[in-house]
Amino acid sequence: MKVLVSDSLAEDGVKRLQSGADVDVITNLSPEELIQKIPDYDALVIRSGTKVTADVINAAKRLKVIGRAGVGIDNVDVEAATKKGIIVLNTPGGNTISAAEHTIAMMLALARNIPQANSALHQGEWNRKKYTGVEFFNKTLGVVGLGRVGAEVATRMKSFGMRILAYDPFVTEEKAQQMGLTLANLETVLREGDFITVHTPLTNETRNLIDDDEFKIMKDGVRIVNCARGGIINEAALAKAVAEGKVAGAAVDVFTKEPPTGNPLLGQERIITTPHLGASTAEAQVNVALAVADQILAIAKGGLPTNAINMPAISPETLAVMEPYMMLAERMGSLLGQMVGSGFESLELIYSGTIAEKDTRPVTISAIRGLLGCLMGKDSINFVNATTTLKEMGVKLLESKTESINGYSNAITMKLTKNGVINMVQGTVSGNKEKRIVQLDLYRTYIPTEGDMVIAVIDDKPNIIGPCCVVLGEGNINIGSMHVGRMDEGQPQLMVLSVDQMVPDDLMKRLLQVPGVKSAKMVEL
Ligand SMILES: NC(=O)c1ccc[n+]([C@@H]2O[C@H](COP(=O)([O-])OP(=O)(O)OC[C@H]3O[C@@H](n4cnc5c(N)ncnc54)[C@H](O)[C@@H]3O)[C@@H](O)[C@H]2O)c1
Ligand SMILES: O=C(O)[C@H](O)COP(=O)(O)O
Repeated sequence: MKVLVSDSLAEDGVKRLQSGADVDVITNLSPEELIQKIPDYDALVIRSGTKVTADVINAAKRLKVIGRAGVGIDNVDVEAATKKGIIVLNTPGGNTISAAEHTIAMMLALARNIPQANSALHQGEWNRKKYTGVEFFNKTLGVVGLGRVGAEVATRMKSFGMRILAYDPFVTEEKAQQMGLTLANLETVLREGDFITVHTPLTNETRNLIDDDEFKIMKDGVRIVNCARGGIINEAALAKAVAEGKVAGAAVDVFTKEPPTGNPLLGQERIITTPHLGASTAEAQVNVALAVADQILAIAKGGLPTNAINMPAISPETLAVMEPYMMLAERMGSLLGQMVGSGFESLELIYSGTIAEKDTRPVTISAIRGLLGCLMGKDSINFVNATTTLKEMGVKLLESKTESINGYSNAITMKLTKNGVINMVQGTVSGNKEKRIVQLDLYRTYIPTEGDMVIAVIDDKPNIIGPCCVVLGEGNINIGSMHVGRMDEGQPQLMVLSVDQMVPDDLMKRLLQVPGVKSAKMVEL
């Protein structure tokens, strides 16, 4: 695997990567330079400095993974990466403590005017009155976003004797209680906070979460901290609120454009700033660098990352249990795809028996991968883009689980609807992990889950199977196994012939001309 590291990464991480990959560290690339270089690489390792735009992603030829040494992936066009089947992963947790400590450092600096006083004193000014600060004790801290960093800030700030009010629509009352924190709605947090700190990701929902209207409902003299992402608090609105004295001061580590140029937050004495230093500690940098390197090396060895953004997180334990079902589902999807062809409108998966109790997400993705891979090329559909591609094709995906088992301890049933006609396949995994396809449409059957085969529907009459075998024999095609079954006497039969090699088109045409052969398809699983 060839890896490009395009932002500064701790040496330990670079060394770890070098233990299993060919690594180039080239920082400060311009967008054009990155576009020029990216076709040569299988993996790209970044921090917040590199913008991985759709143009970069589309210029990539063999890129399999974008690894973010850190948390925020707002500098990556994840949608474009997903469409191309590129894994985007990050390393949450590695820099949480550093980000929380930096937030608290900024809050202390803000409360006690430390940067301003320091700089004045260096310039010879001894002014104790001007830099009088405020205490945390008995004040209210409003925390917006109670995830990893928000929670660490909140719990630490309790020790200063602060009352904590937190807003996070995705955190349960129970979790807040466990942390000894009070949840409130955004308006209450903004109205009652003496200090307000934001810790959400930057999303379309959180962009400008705090704007002119939100400043209006805050207390006069409130202090604001943003060590999360530039843009969660509207920069112009914050600069104005500070200039007008509504906000007593602000501490900002992150900006909408970095490095910030012409930013309204720069140049006001009561706004203290740092150049995105939240994660810049020796410890955090080693943590995130090793975490990103390990995930990339796992992918290089054919494994799965632990923190992919655009595919379901599957533990190695789950993967070991689900692997036979995933393989079965992929083959079933491929079988249906080859039998039915493109143009289907919906795919339904029904999980029955013991598999219904398990996490079936990887199985569903495998089924889609098999279905689309046989039609669009196996290389173009992978674990990352399978579901998105199906959705983009306008195919409806339905999944359900049932306890009913119909003779098997577990079963996967796939139904593909094309022009209103439902085509169905069912498979099961036995106790010794043997995978079997046991039903195709209305026929109970036995279809091997790998190899080449001819699947034909024939009349329930004598002297059809023999001539079919003669046709194959004349083409020097060896039959490895045969399964014939019918629904009822006199009803058409399903004939599955495993063959040692692909049957050429001319021979398939001759098979279709055998009297009594209603359909015949060459399938490769
Ligand atoms: N300055 C730095 O160097 C630095 C370092 C680490 C993290 N960060 C940033 O800090 C932020 C938090 O990181 P984290 O690791 O705690 O992430 P996280 O995913 O653990 O936490 C984010 C929290 O925000 C909540 N949230 C999402 N949308 C929300 C909304 N509309 N309103 C309120 N809450 C909402 C989520 O429920 C979640 O609990 C991110 O933006 C991250 O990029 C910055
Ligand atoms: O999202 C993050 O992890 C932080 O903002 C740190 O960013 P950095 O790796 O560029 O310092």
